Amino acid sequence: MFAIPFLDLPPLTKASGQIRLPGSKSISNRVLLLAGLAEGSTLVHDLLDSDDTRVMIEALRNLGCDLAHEGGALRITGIGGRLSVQQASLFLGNAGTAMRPLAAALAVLAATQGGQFELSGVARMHERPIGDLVDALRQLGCDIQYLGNDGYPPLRLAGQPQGQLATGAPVRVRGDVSSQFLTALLLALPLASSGQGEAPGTDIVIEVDGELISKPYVEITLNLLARFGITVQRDGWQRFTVPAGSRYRSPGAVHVEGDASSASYFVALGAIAAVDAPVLIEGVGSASIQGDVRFVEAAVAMGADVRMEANRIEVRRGAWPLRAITLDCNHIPDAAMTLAVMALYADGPTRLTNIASWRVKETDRIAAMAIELRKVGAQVEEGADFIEVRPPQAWQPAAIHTYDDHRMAMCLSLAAFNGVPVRILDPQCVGKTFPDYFEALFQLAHTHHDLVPVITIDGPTASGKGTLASTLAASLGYHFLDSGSLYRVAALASLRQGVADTDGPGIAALISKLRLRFDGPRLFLDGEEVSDQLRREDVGSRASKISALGDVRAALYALQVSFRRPPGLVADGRDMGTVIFPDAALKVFLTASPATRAERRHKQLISKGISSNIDDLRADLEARDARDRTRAIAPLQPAEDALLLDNSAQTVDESVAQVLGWWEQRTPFGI
Ligand SMILES: Nc1ncnc2c1ncn2[C@@H]1O[C@H](COP(=O)(O)OP(=O)(O)O)[C@@H](O)[C@H]1O
Ligand SMILES: Nc1ccn([C@H]2C[C@H](O)[C@@H](COP(=O)(O)OP(=O)(O)O)O2)c(=O)n1
Repeated sequence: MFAIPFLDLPPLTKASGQIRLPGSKSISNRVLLLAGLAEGSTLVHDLLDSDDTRVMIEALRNLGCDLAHEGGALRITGIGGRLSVQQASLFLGNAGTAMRPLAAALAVLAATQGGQFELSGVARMHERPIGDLVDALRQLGCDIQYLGNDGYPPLRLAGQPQGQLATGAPVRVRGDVSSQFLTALLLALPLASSGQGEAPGTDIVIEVDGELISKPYVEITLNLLARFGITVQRDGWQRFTVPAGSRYRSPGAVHVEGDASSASYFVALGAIAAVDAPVLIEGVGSASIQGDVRFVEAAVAMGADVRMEANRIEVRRGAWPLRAITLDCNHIPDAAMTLAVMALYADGPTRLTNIASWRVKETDRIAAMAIELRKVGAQVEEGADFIEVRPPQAWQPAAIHTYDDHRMAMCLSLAAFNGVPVRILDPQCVGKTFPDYFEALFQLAHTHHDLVPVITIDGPTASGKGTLASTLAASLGYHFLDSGSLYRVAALASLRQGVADTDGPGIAALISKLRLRFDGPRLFLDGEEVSDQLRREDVGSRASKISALGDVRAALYALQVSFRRPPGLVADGRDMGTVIFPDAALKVFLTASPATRAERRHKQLISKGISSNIDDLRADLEARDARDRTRAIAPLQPAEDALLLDNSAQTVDESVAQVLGWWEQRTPFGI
C-alpha cells in the first residue's frame, strides 16, 4: 500500500495482463457477521483484508468470538446466538457494512438477553444516517440511544435479560436512503425469531417503505442468509418474512468471491487502454452473486469488448472514443462511480441518474466527483440524484482530493490515460477495500519509457546518495535504483569466479548470465542474499575499478534502464544524470567534504560492527573519487543541468526536504 501524502501517476498509455481481485467487501463483512452469530465454526477462504473487514473482525473478537488463521483462511467460532460478552465499546471506523448490521444484531441481542454496547466510528461515520434503522428497531422495543446527534452514530444499545420484542406486527423500514438498513434487519432478526428456551418463536415480517434502492445488495444478503440456514420469504421487494425458529448454522466453509465493485476499475481499464492484449480479471464473473457485476453491461454499452466466464472477465478496448450513455444506476450504485470517469473518454455527455445514495456514502460522492472531474477539464452538472459529465476539451494535470473515500482514489486514477499526469492525494484511503490497488494498476498499466519521471542523484562515495535517493523514493512511492549495487554485484561475482578486474569482456559475459532478484533493499545473486557482502570495502574498491571498463558499463546499461517503470524512479550513482537517464526531470549532484564523508562512512561501518580507521577510509575514498572522476568513460561529474547540493552541514531530513522542494517546483500540480 502507498502510505504517503500523495502519489503522482505519470500519463499512462496502455494496459494488459492479469489481475486477481481481492475478496468482496460486501460478502466478507456479511459472512464475518453471520459466522460470528452462528453455531459452530466456519472456515472463511479468500476473505478481503482491508480496513473495513479489520474493524468487523476486531468487533467480533470483542464480542467473544474465537478467530484463528488457518493457512490463508480465517476460522471463526460463533456465539451461537447467545451473548457471551454483555458489555463492549466497538469502534467501527468508516465501515457502513459493519456499523449497520452490528447495530441491529446487538440491539436485538441486548433487548432479549441483556447487555450494553456502544458503537462508534470516525467523524464521517458520525455523519452517515442510521435513523431509519434505529426507528425500525425501536418499533420492536429495542432500547437505542444516540450519543451524539439524533439520527447518527455513535449509539448506545441496552436491554435486560429475558426481554421481549414486539414481533407481532410487521417492522417497517425505509428502503430509499440505504439498502443497508434492510440488510441489517434481515441479518439481525433471525436472532429474534428463534424463540427463547422452550418458546417456539414467531415469524417476523419486515415491510419496506418507499422504493427499495440497491436491490442487488439485498440479494447478496438473502443469498448468504440461505448459506447459513435461513430462508427468508420475499414478496416482491416490499415484504420479507423471517421464519419462526430460524437459527444460524455454519455451512462449514465459505469461499468469498472477488469484489465486483473493485472489478469495475479493471473493466474500465480494459475498455480505455487494453489496445494490444486484454485485461484479464480473475475472481468474479457471470456466476457472481454481486449486483455490481452488472457494471459490465454498462461498460459494454460504452464500448468495452468483454468476454465473461463464470469466474473471470476478459476486457479489451472496443469502441474508441467510448460511447456516451444515459443510465439509471440504481442497480450498481458503487460501480457506477467508475462510469463517471469513463465518461471522460466518451464521445458526448454521459448522464448517470438515480444515484441519490452517493450523497450519504464515505463522502458526498456526487459533489466530490463533480469537483474532481472538473479539475481534469470536464464540464460537470450535478443534481440531487444525478451527475452529467462532458469530456474535457483540454485535459489538465490535476491534484485529486480523495475525501477519505477509496472509490474516489481508484476511479480518478483512471483519468491518467490522456497524456496528463494525475496526483492522487492521500492514496492510502484505498485500504478500505483494496490496499494494493495502485500496485495492481502499475502491474497492468504501461506507458512510454520517457513519460516515467526520473530523479537522479549522482555524487562521490559516502556523500549520502543512497540515503537521500531511497528516502525520496519512499516519500514519492517511486522505484529506487542503487546503480552502485549493480557494479558491486558484478565485482563480487567476478571475484568469486576468479575473473580478473581488468578483463572487461569476461566480466561483461558474466553480467549477462547473472541471476539477480531485487526485494526492496535486498539483493539476491543466484538465490543467495548478498546485500551485506556487497557493502564490503574490497568489493566497493573492485567495483570502482571494473566500472572504468567500457564493456562492463555497456553490459549494465539495459538492466539500469529497466528500472524506469510507473509511477517513477529515483536513481543514484555516478552517471545517472549524464549517461543512463539524460532526460531525467530532476538531476542532483550531491557532495560533501572528504572529511565529512570519511567520518560518515566510519560511523556507518561502526554501526554495522565493522572496525575501520578513519584516515585509511579517507585515503581510500579520495583514491576512489580520483579514479571515478578521471576515468575515460562516464566519469563522475555533474550533468550540465544538475542542481548542486553540498550536504556537509545538513541533516538527512534537511537534504530530503530540499530535494523534495525542488521536485515540487518541477511538477505541474497546484493544490
Ligand atoms: N545529509 C546527511 N547528513 C549526515 N549524514 C548523512 C547525510 N546523508 C547521509 N548520511 C550518512 O552518511 C552515510 C553514508 O551515506 P550513503 O547514503 O551510504 O552514501 P553513498 O550512497 O553516497 O555512498 C550513511 O550512514 C548516512 O546515514
Ligand atoms: N552509476 C554508477 C554507480 C557506481 N559506479 C561505480 C563507482 C563506485 O566507486 C562503485 C560503487 O558504487 P557505490 O555507489 O555502491 O559506492 P558508494 O556507496 O558511493 O561507495 O561503482 C559507477 O561507476 N557508476
